[in-house]
Amino acid sequence: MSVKLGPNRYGKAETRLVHVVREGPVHRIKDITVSTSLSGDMEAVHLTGDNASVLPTDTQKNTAYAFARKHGVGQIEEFAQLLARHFVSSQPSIHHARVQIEEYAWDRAGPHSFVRDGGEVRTCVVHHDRDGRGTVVSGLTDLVVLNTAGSEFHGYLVDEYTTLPPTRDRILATAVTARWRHTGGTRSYAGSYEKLRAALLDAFAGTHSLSLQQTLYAMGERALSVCPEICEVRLVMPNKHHVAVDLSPFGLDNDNVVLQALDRPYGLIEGSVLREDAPDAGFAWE
Ligand SMILES: O=c1[nH]c(=O)c2[nH]c(=O)[nH]c2[nH]1
Repeated sequence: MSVKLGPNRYGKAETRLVHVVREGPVHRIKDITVSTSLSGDMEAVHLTGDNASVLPTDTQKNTAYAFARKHGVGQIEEFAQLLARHFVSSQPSIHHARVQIEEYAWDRAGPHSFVRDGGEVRTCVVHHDRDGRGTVVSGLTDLVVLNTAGSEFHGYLVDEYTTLPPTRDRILATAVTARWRHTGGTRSYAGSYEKLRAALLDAFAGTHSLSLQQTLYAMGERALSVCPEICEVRLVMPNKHHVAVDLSPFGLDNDNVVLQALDRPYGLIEGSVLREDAPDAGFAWE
C-alpha cells in the first residue's frame, strides 16, 4: 500500500486570556480566546516521530500570554498578526501560521468593575506565510436579530412532500455569523467593525424580506457599500423559526401575537457576497 501525508497543521486551540490595563484608577480589560495553528516541515514528526521541527503547542500558548504582557492586546487582528509573524519568522521549520481570536465584550460597571455584554462575539482569522503573504478576515458571531414585520415567504417549489403554508407576514429571526475579508490597507479594524455591524443591522431591519436568502444578500451588499477596505462578506444565518400557536381551542384568535420559538431543526442559509473584482482569496478562508 502506498500512502503519503496530506495537508496538516497543529497548534493550541482556545487559549483563554484576559488582559488588564491599569493606567490610573480606570482600568480596561480585553477578554479573548486565541487559537494558533502552524504548518511547515512536519513530515518527520508524522512519519517517524522526530519532533525536531515541532514548536510545542504548549510554547504557542505561552507565547500568546507573554506577548500580551509585552505588547498588550490592542485590536485582535493586530495581536493575531503579531503572533503569526513571530511563529513564522522565529522558526525556519514553520512556514505558515494561522491565528484565530474571539473577543468577548465587557461593559463598564465602575472604574474597575465590568459586566459581561451578552451580545455578539467579535472574531478574526489571520494567516501569515514565510513568503510574507498575509490575510485578515474579521467578523462577528451570534448577532441575534428579529423582525416582527416585513417578512414573507411564498412562491416556492411545491411537491408531494410540501406542507409549509405560504405566508405574507411572519417573524424573521436569525443569529448572524458574518466574516469579512480585508483587501489590505484597513486603517482601523475597530472602525471597520463598527461600520460593518451597523450596515448589517440596517440592512436586516430595512429590507422587506421575501426570503432569508434575499435578506442575506442585502446585508452583504450593504456591508460592501460602506466599507471599501472589504472585498468579500460571508454570512451564515440560521432561520430561527417562530410559529403562531393555535389558540382557537380557547376561543382566542392569534394573528402572529403569541409565537412558539422553535429550537430545531432550523433552516440554515449561507452565502458569500463579493466585489466583481475581488482579488483571489488564497488561504484567507481556511
Ligand atoms: O426564508 C426562507 N428561505 C427558505 O429557503 C425557507 N424554507 C423554508 O421552509 N422556510 C424558508 N424561509
